Amino acid sequence: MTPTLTLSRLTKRFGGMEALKAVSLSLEPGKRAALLGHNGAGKSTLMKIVLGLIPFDGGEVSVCGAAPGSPSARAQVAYLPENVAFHPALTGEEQLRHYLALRGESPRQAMELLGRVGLAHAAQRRIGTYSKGMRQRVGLAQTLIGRPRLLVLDEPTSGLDPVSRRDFYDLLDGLAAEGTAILLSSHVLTEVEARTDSILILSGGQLVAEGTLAALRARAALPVAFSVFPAPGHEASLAAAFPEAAADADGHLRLSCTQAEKLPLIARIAALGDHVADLDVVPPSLEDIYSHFSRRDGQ
Ligand SMILES: Nc1ncnc2c1ncn2[C@@H]1O[C@H](COP(=O)(O)OP(=O)(O)OP(=O)(O)O)[C@@H](O)[C@H]1O
Repeated sequence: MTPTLTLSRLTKRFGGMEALKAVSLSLEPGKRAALLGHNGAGKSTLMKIVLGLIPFDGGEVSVCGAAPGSPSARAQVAYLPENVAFHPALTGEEQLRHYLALRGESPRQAMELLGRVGLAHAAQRRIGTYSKGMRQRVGLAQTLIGRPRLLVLDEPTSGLDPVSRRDFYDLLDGLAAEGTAILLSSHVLTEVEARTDSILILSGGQLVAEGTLAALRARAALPVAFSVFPAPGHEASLAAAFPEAAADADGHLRLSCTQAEKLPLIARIAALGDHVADLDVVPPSLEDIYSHFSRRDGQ
């Protein structure tokens, strides 16, 4: 499949500072990639280059088969900034009609677009009365004008409550299922973990990790944590069986091991039979994996 977005050894300098250092990545149609990184890691710079807003110094960028910023690329890419600002006195429908007219599209599509993002019921209300989640939906409706093949979303769920976040990702899932490629930045690692296909970690302008969460987890080889819950009356025998474990205030035993030691440890626990009431195996979280990769550059 031809990727929707390809960066090949992309380099960007601001004066003497290298904001992006030979970054290579590709994003296929229908895939959702999360761009993670500390403040100043280069996420916005990368997005601005993809959108054709700023030039780059080295490497190659292909956006839907065209140069970034070219008329062909611009027609196929849409952008949602972190803080979307709309005219508070306009209704949702009026705002969408305005954007459609600016893009040379029929304003009659406004209601269909608002319907797609679940805002048909509020189309006649002034945007000034919308919640933050509703305004983000107006922003998403605006990005859908012209059926873009690539969506670039800068922290699209920042400031949204958990339910609005989930709803927003549901909308993105639907767009991805139709073949739209989605590149989004986020600082909320839990939602990224569950709702994207691949993770890109930028650190100091370098792409230090790229892949599915499972692949990054395997590469990071971080310890796996275990919580073992003794059956009533077997607390002492369990503690004796696992002298390396730490017991918490509730008498649960905490253990950790490498990925390779996981199955032998589970076998040791299972051998204790009904002395064990329950067992939780907690793999490293995305936060652990993110810290592992982004710290490698000393950030
Ligand atoms: N126009 C500019 N002139 C000079 N330096 C810049 C410019 N734009 C960005 N930088 C620098 O490039 C580096 C990357 O910045 P960028 O805004 O891409 O980071 P980011 O990952 O988006 O950070 P944040 O999460 O804070 O938005 C930073 O060191 C920043 O100071």
